[in-house]
Amino acid sequence: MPPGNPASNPFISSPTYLMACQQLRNVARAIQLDSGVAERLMLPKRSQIVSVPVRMEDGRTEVFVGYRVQHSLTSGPSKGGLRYAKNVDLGEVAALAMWMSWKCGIMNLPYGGAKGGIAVDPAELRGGEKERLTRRFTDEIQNIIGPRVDVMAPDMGTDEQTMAWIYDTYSMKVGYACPEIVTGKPVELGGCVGRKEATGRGVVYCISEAFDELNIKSEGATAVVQGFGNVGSVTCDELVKIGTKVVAIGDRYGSIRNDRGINIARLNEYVSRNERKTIVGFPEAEAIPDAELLITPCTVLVPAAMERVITAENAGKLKCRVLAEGANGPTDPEADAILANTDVFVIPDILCNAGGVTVSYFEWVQDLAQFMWDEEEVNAQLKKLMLGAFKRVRDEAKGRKIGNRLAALSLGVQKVAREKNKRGLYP
Ligand SMILES: NC(=O)C1=CN([C@@H]2O[C@H](COP(=O)(O)OP(=O)(O)OC[C@H]3O[C@@H](n4cnc5c(N)ncnc54)[C@H](OP(=O)(O)O)[C@@H]3O)[C@@H](O)[C@H]2O)C=CC1
Ligand SMILES: O=C(O)CCC(=O)C(=O)O
Repeated sequence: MPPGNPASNPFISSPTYLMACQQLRNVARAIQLDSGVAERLMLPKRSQIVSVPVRMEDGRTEVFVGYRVQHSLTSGPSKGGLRYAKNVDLGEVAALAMWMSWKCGIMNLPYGGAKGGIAVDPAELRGGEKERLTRRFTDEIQNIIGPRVDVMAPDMGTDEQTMAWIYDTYSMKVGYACPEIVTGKPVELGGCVGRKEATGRGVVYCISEAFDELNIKSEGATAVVQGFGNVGSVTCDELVKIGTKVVAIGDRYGSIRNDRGINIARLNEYVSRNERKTIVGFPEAEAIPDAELLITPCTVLVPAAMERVITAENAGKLKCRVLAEGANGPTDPEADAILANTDVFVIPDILCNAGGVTVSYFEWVQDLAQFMWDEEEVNAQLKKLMLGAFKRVRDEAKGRKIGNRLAALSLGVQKVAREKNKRGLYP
């Protein structure tokens, strides 16, 4: 149970928040974390809920609910994405913010964790509605963001264009161009080359490391990917580059399979041309039921869509050798316990998908210094940091004879706790 009186904890109705708290409790026990520090880390530092009125294309005003949660400000400004999804709520955003803290901790980035969300289905927005929603949300949370306070980035349902609107809205308020207010912007506006691809690229660096350790050849290996948005589609592109066949993919409209390997270049073209931007109906693959996707036999399974899709119900049925978590929180603690008794090699989310925030950090540094790097340098630094983090997690796991998830969480939580202790408790 999270600390405090359940009746007064506004996050507690979210199963995703409860999952993040349960993970933290497990780690706290394993590393004998001071209980006062553990309690503090279970509750975010600051949360803001805002109403976001938007003039819709038909002339009505619709009011959306938006959230920004800053889990920790101990290690620097808080950092994390902004999500547009129909059912997003305060607790889910708080969990995602907590995971950002551990992720930045593992990567040694000078940030605390944050996340934002607006409860809206972006696919239902028309004309200028998404832009007006984004600009009004930026206005509403303006008092708690800033280049040295809290820096947003894309997550589910948002992209480079969304970040450009935030940049523009914030810059108009402060009266000068302030690219360092967001990362994941278009390159023309001070974005970093390679940021769009960074998360998927990082996922595949981790997969390659796991394959090396397990003596698996990437040529001849097969992959199943859930999600064909930013993370899923780039992961597919990068898997093809290392010779791995993607045999099944799913998005929210359905799932497809082709055991000879899905042609990703042609699938990208198909998706960009259809109105719903879906993989469904791709002529070179057969449709399969969604429930079959995650249990399709493969060398590596990459959930790259949403939380809590691997549960006690399906964990024992996975037929992969490596589980590479592109999404945040795809595996719940009950599933984790089941996987611990199998030979599935788990690359946990806070390590596996850390490439995005890592290149966001490069972008922020470049914007602050007003000095841009080239793509070669960005990719070389990304690879160096990802492989370094992968090795730290594996050394911790082997040294303590624990799973990769507990090892990764231990490193992330310990880094934040150490810094908290050093700064001391203000009376
Ligand atoms: N973007 C980034 O840099 C980072 C993202 N992440 C995490 O990666 C995950 C994906 O994010 P991102 O790729 O940016 O998001 P996108 O919005 O670009 O893509 C999300 C994908 O998930 C699919 N999806 C949505 N709902 C379902 C569902 N019910 N079943 C199956 N698929 C579904 C979407 O399908 P459709 O298009 O049909 O809606 C889409 O293909 C999230 O967990 C995010 O937090 C983690 C680190 C960094
Ligand atoms: O790039 C960033 O700042 C954060 C990306 C993100 O939201 C995540 O890693 O979950």
